[in-house]
Amino acid sequence: MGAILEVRDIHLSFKGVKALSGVSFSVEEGSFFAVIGPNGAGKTSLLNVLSGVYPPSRGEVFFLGRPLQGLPPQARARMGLGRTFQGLELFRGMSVLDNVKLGAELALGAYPTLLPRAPMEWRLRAWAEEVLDYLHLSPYRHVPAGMLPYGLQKRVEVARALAGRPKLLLLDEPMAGLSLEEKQDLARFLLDAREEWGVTLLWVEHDLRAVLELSDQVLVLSYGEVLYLGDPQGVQKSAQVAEAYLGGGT
Ligand SMILES: Nc1ncnc2c1ncn2[C@@H]1O[C@H](COP(=O)(O)OP(=O)(O)OP(=O)(O)O)[C@@H](O)[C@H]1O
Repeated sequence: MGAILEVRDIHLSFKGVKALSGVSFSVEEGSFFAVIGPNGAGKTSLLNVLSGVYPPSRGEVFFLGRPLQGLPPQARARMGLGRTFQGLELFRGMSVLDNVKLGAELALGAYPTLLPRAPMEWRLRAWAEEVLDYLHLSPYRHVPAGMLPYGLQKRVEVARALAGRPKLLLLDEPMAGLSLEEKQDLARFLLDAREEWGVTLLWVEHDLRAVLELSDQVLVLSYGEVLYLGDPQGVQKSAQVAEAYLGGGT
């Protein structure tokens, strides 16, 4: 399989602060790709560049072989580039089902546009229900998302992103604040989604143990630069990573 994402020499600065500096890597289709690094290393900035929130000052990103330059987040989502956020971005007063259905609407590009409204609604709902069922969220479908415990809200956020039928899903610290059991559940759901729907996963995660266990490839950022790019085993062996990342107390 080829690369689904190619990132070439990305630079990004905020008023003189270099958030990203010469970052290049590619993500193989079907892989589980992790981005790690100490606080302020540029991980979220990288996700923001990939999803179209920030234009890079230099460099290029190719998704499915197509350049993404100038495309807003919504257009990227329609192409199959999905995302979850570090803080929860759910509509708290909306039911779990409606939140997930909203995610499914993002995939509308994949539906025939001439389809009358009612069958389209039905299809969207059926797909949202399927995703909820898949992530074991069906019992909560009518509960306002904001009323759920934090761990379940995180899962709803992943469900909403998956409902958009992403080919590549960017996840920003999906395990933050979860218990060990919730982390294990989420890991299983993510691996299943990859298997079942062919979703490639790129995640920013602080839980190093989970990263090393689950990921195929790891990119380590430090001060906006690539410190390491390779397999998870190499992360533990790299003295540079140990100093910058593990020694950094994160
Ligand atoms: N919108 C912004 N305005 C100004 N500076 C920013 C902005 N976003 C990020 N930065 C700066 O860019 C650098 C990288 O930040 P970023 O949030 O990408 O790091 P991170 O690796 O995601 O950190 P964390 O693990 O704490 O989430 C930091 O120095 C940060 O202060």
